[in-house]
Amino acid sequence: MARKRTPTKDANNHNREGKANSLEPTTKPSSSKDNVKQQPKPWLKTSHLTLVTIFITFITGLVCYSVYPELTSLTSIKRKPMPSLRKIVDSNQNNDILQRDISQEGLRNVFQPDKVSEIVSIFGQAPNLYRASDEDVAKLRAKFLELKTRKEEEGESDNSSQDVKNSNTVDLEPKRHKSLQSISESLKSSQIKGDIPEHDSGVDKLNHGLNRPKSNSESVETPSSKDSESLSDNSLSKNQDIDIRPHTVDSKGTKNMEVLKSTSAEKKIINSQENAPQRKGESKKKGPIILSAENPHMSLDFNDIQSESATQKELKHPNKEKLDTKQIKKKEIKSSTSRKNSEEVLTNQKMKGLKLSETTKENAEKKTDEQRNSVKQKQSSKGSSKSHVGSGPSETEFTASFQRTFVPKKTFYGGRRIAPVELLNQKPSNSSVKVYLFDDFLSQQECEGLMRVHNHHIKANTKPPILCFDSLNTLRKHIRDAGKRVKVTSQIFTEGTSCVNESFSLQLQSWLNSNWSYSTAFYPGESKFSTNVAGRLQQAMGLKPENGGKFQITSYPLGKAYKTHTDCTLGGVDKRDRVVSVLMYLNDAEDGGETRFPDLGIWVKPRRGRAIVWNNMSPSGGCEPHSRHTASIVKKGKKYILIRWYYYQSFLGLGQRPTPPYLPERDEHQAKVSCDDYDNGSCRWYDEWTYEHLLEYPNNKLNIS
Ligand SMILES: O=C(O)CCC(=O)C(=O)O
Ligand SMILES: [Fe+2]
Repeated sequence: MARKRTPTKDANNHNREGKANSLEPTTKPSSSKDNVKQQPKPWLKTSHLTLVTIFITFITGLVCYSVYPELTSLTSIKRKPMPSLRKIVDSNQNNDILQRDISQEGLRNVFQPDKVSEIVSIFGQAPNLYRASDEDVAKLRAKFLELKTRKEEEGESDNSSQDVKNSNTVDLEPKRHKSLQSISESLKSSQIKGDIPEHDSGVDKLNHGLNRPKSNSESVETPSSKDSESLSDNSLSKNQDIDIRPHTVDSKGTKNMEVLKSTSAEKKIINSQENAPQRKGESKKKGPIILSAENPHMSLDFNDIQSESATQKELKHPNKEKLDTKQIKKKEIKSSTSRKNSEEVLTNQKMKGLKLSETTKENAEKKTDEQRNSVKQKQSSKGSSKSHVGSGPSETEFTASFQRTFVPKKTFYGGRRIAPVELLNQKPSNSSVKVYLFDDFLSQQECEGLMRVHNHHIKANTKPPILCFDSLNTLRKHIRDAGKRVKVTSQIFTEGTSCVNESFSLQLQSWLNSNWSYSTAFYPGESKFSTNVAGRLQQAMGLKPENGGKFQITSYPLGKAYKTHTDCTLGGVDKRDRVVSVLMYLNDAEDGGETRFPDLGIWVKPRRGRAIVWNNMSPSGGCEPHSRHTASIVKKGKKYILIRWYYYQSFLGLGQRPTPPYLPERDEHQAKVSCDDYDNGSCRWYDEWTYEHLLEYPNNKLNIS
């Protein structure tokens, strides 16, 4: 290194050494005096200089290549379509934290915990797959082959070979770690109680009917040719990221197990889009990667949010002077469009009919769908489009088309490079869901500010919340589990709602010990933060700011979770569907709290500032069942997240949902607690925000019509 920094001196040193060696090949060193006197032969000097120059060029080349591997176009290797462990980005090498985080945590994110230990047991140490050398890859491959061969020799009849330790078999399916047994069990129970049942006919049908994305849809939108900063390259070249595909190993051998190499994972990420349909009119671009040096990390002013949040009233009703409280309340009752709320709340008819056997959220969603469809039918039979508040395109006008909703790009902010990491499916499936991970997407200051604001909002809701249930059964289960022997009938619900009255809500609050997660929301344009983050997401993923909805902060106290669900509505196509979800972790949950995609075998650990982004839609524009995910139980500490959903079109143009939930009148400082399927994630407290709040927000800084 010293040589590199001071080439002149090094050259001199070389000359000196070279001369001493060539002239005096004995052990006796020549004195410096001798050296000064002795003149090097000119041919010797030239050759040494040439050598040094070659050396420096080589080193410079190496450095350049490792920093910007995409600049060097090496041998193309034909890409195989089947993805595997992960594709990962060559992120900022100078950032130790990012590197450490990616190599250690990222590994755990991608593999199930015991998969990591399996690999550790193969390598004898935690392999840094992020920067694994050819040798490491070869080692993994060789070991894998060895184990596989051994297994075959020992006879595959031994079913107990499931036990990795006993059989030394590399289990290709992700498994759960022992230490996470309790999570696993709880999740199992959530699977039974609250999850989409594995054999749920609707889901099943969709699962089986779901094929790999097809390419021929006329309605498919082609990526904009303007999208020049998107990374696109079909070639994979020598410097490697790893793509080992054990699940492609056939029963006879391992010839299908591939180790792919790439100049950078970003390329791979884009390459992975080759797995997506080749869209009509879409030309596969090849070309230079344009790195944007722009710094979107504008100064963030949390005082902005804080000062707003200091007066909850103002924050909740920014246009307060124009609306008197009663008006607002009325509107709230009629038009709250908090999606989860609306999906979880049954209508009056449902409550009265007490056809409560379908207790899953998905079923509730299906019901909501049915209602929606019947509304649609009514609308179309009348031949008119329903005019919702904020009237967007009418229901009948909407045709979902697969949109290139996100394009991962390199981003710079705060002088750092944030690179997307694609987390690959660990389970063979025909899922079209792609999950991308960004570390340090939010700064510490942002995370802390958001948590502060969130806590402040909760405290500002001085009145006890109103409790609502998706079914009478759910309410009964809660009462039973609280150890109370109280009989309740449907009469307990406030007329026309699925919520209980104020005094019983208070009673329940103490029985349930306020055992719920908390969600508060704010809307785009209401703080510098929302504008900044919307811009950052646009830059990082190409997400249109105007298509993003509210920003929802959720905190999970110890022991809380959120059941397996999809963010979109299964079984239909709706313009209000959440096309893309962006989940940002505001803190490190000390233990537990992982976001789990059961169909993909992907777990993501909460880490402060980390963001994950995934699509919920299949290429046909419908809700992709494989996008279902779970917030695992928080086993230690507390978990805070910020979530934002992106829609097909401008959020403001969507209009309110056709079937708004029926909610009782509530005070301004009164949140709603919504309990559905009985589970650890059964109840969630919502700081009530409505669609009107957004529309009435006077200075819509995003200026969306
Ligand atoms: O907390 C998580 O990990 C997931 C949350 C989530 O999926 C949601 O709020 O929709
Ligand atoms: Fe979700």
